[in-house]
Amino acid sequence: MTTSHKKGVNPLQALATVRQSPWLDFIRRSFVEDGSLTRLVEDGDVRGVTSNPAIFQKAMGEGTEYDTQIKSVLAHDIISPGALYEKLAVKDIQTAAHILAPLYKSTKARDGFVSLEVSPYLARDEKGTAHEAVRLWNDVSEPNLMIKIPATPESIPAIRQTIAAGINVNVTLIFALSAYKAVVEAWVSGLEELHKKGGDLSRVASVASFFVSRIDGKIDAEIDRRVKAGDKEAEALKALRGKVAIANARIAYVYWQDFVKTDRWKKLEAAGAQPQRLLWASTGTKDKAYSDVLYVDSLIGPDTVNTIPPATMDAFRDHGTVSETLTQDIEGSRHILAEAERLGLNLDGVTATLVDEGVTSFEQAFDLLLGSVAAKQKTLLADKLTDLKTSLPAELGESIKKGLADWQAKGTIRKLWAKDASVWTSGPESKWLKWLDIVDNRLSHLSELESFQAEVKARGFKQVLLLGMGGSSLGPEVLAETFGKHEGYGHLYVLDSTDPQQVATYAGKIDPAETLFIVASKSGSTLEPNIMLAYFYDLARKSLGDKTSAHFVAITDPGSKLEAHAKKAGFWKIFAGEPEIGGRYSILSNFGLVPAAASGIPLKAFLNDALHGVRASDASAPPAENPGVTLGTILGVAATQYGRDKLTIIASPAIASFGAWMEQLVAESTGKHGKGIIPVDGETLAGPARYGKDRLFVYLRLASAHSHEQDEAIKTLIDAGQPVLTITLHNKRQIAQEFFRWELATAVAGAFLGIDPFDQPDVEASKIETRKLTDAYNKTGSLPAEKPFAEHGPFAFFADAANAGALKGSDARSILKAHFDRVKAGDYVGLLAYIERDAATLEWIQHNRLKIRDAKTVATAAEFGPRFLHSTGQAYKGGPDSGVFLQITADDSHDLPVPGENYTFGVVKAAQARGDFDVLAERGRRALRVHIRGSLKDGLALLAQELHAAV
Ligand SMILES: O=C(CO)[C@@H](O)[C@H](O)[C@H](O)[C@H](O)COP(=O)(O)O
Ligand SMILES: O=C[C@H](O)COP(=O)(O)O
Repeated sequence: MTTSHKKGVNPLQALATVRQSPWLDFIRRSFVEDGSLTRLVEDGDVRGVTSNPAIFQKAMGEGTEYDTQIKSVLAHDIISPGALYEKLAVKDIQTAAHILAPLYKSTKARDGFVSLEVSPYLARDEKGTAHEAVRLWNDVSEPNLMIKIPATPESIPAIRQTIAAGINVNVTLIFALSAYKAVVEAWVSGLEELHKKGGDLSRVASVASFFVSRIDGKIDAEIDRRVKAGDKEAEALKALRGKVAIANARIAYVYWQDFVKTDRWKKLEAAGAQPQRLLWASTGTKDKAYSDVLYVDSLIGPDTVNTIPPATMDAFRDHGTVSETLTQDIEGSRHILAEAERLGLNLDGVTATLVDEGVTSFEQAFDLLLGSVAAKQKTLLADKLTDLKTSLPAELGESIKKGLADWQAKGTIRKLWAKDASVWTSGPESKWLKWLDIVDNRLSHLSELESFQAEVKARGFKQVLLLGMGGSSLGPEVLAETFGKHEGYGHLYVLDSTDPQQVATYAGKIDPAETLFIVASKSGSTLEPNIMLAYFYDLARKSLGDKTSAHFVAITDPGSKLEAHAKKAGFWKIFAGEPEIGGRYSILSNFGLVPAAASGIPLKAFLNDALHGVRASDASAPPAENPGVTLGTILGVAATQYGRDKLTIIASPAIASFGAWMEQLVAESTGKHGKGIIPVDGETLAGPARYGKDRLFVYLRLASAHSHEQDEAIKTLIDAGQPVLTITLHNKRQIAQEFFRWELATAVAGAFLGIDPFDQPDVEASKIETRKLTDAYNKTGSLPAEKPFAEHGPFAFFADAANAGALKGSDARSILKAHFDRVKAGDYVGLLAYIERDAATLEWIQHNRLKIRDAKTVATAAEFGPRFLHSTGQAYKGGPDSGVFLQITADDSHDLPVPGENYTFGVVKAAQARGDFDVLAERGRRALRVHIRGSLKDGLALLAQELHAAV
């Protein structure tokens, strides 16, 4: 590193005699902390410091110099890579500012500055730049700071505003005289505005960083190319080699000299303003054929700065020549520029390209820098973060890398966080992105949720029963099943069914007099929660009388029917949902947090875990280091480019319920317009022979309670070349991180699929069909008649004409066989059972799906209605036409009335099954319904037998 070692006045120090200030184009932690910078400043070699993203990238991108600070930040803050970088940079800048402060004072705010650049990502964003300049100025809070702003056309107004705000500005990336003139105008008009406001002009310093060597780099290359090609002007061209950049800079200086003579400037000067000095940047020699001090020696002149990289500084100190070169032979410089023009070297084009390249190269340096910070952060956070390991076939791995590189090059993750709908279809997506901010939002309102939690505890409820569907129930179900019961709080039950047996079972699990009921519905108009509310309110009233409402809490979006009802009925509490968050993205909003509070989950710890997920996937985390973007890219690329669209979810037993939540998120978000990813949850693992080429496996492994059997089975799949993603959670609470990772990943996958991941166009279709049927029931007292196309034993088979036509058979087995013979490679089979979901039926459906998988080597889904209608049902109807469905309905052994309605729970469920089937059929899906008459147990046993024989 550069040091001052010569006795007497060295060339750097001698620059003072020509009123040029040498600044150092370099910074890093060890250099500002070990006394190196202090010595250079005290010796008079260095009178200022500049930094840029490339410089910080070199400083922070390797080694351990910053580790102590990083560790101490991470011990207290949950922070994004971008914010962490900024803390590190700000500390270096402040340390340098302190070292330079005496010089700043002694030169009366003329020298002794240190520059910090606004994010290069904002180079084309006027408002963002102006805002960031003020933010950095306040963060660093040192008078001898200069904020660096690039001279792009978009940033010029921001430069004016920043100067007008009284902030020192280093305008960077200036290559052309025309751009420099615009910079001077922005600076002067900024000062004039400040003056008008009565601001102190004397304190506002500015430099205009004119880049030098890069111009020769480009022009010389063009000269060499033409000479090599035998250009007839070869000699004239060669004469310009290594000359154009210096000539360009000298002419800029002439413009400055003229400007400071104008009345406009004189007025400001009289009011105390200091001139904006030209600063020569990019002054390291790149072409070894030239002197290593070419761009210092040749640009020495009064009232200028040269920011010099360390090696060039050492060289200049050693053998630089101090003489006023800047003002020499101006005519010669004009001639060089005229020659360049005559020879068609297109200086204007070159300088315009250099601005774009300059912005891009700082962006790339920043990408690298943030990538290194993110990687370091991940290493130091260790077990505090969940971890993704991939085992992918080489070709898929390469395509994923390309996908990530594309997101990086286009800055798509920043657009996503900026809620820019062009990431998807430029449709209404921007209105559905509040889940990005909800964790911060909820943390800032934590006291409201914590006092609710304390009140729930104080009231001593023995049970909590949540009534809701899909996005309003699947997340709470994960919380209930993952975290279990907490001391001092009631057991959390989640009911999401219209099956009368299932409703009765849940009614039997609770004592209404000791239960807190949570009715969760974003829209507040969903059929199921409304009739469940009617039922349980009626039930509770029997023991609670006029105190019933005090046991009811609603979570619903403001202005919903449910809100009005809850207000009218005097519910204990009403918690608001966030209208700009769709149901399946709502787990980290009140829809998850209210049941979490009611069941005693420590809220701050849970939200802090989620915040780790949010920060790790922040806009500042480059795609390859960004957990959400990485996962989403894998999902998107595997599905769209490799047909691996069956996302097969394996989870450690203790966190197994996560799959059902994720299933809704992925299926409902991506499955539409004939495209999509089909999640496959809960399929017990088998050997590689059971899987086709349409699978992508994701293994959610809870390190503290993993299953050796699952580990082994996964290893076998990896060895067989199946793509496997292993996500390690170090403790259960980290599902909060995974909630966010999967939300972001799904949104990212949606971008790859080219769909809007926030709508659900086909869910409504079956709701409409269901409504028609329940309305008909209300009018006539029965559902419209329907006729099976075949009846065999306890089974009645129903289908639309097209499906029925394809399913001829003389008995149940042959009908089922005809149906499943339609399954081909790459398809999936869905068993859709509208029966009570209990241990026995879960076992039944699981057993049978595995039989089908093993017989047909296809993915399978095992679903219960109407629950899946609010989840995977969207993809089954709207996604790829690769599903083969067997809908199972049955006579209800008992039915339950719905208070206030003519219809019963059984009628609703039957209408839902029929509505769903009608839409599947209308979409041309391969679907068959089997209705079991009489004993469900016997019917299921027989159906299993026939199914096994049929497949
Ligand atoms: O502060 C500035 C300019 O204001 C400098 O740090 C400037 O960014 C650097 O001199 C240049 O980026 C270096 O360019 P180069 O030598 O890589 O072409
Ligand atoms: O996923 C959402 C379900 O369709 C339920 O909707 P909801 O919360 O408006 O009742």
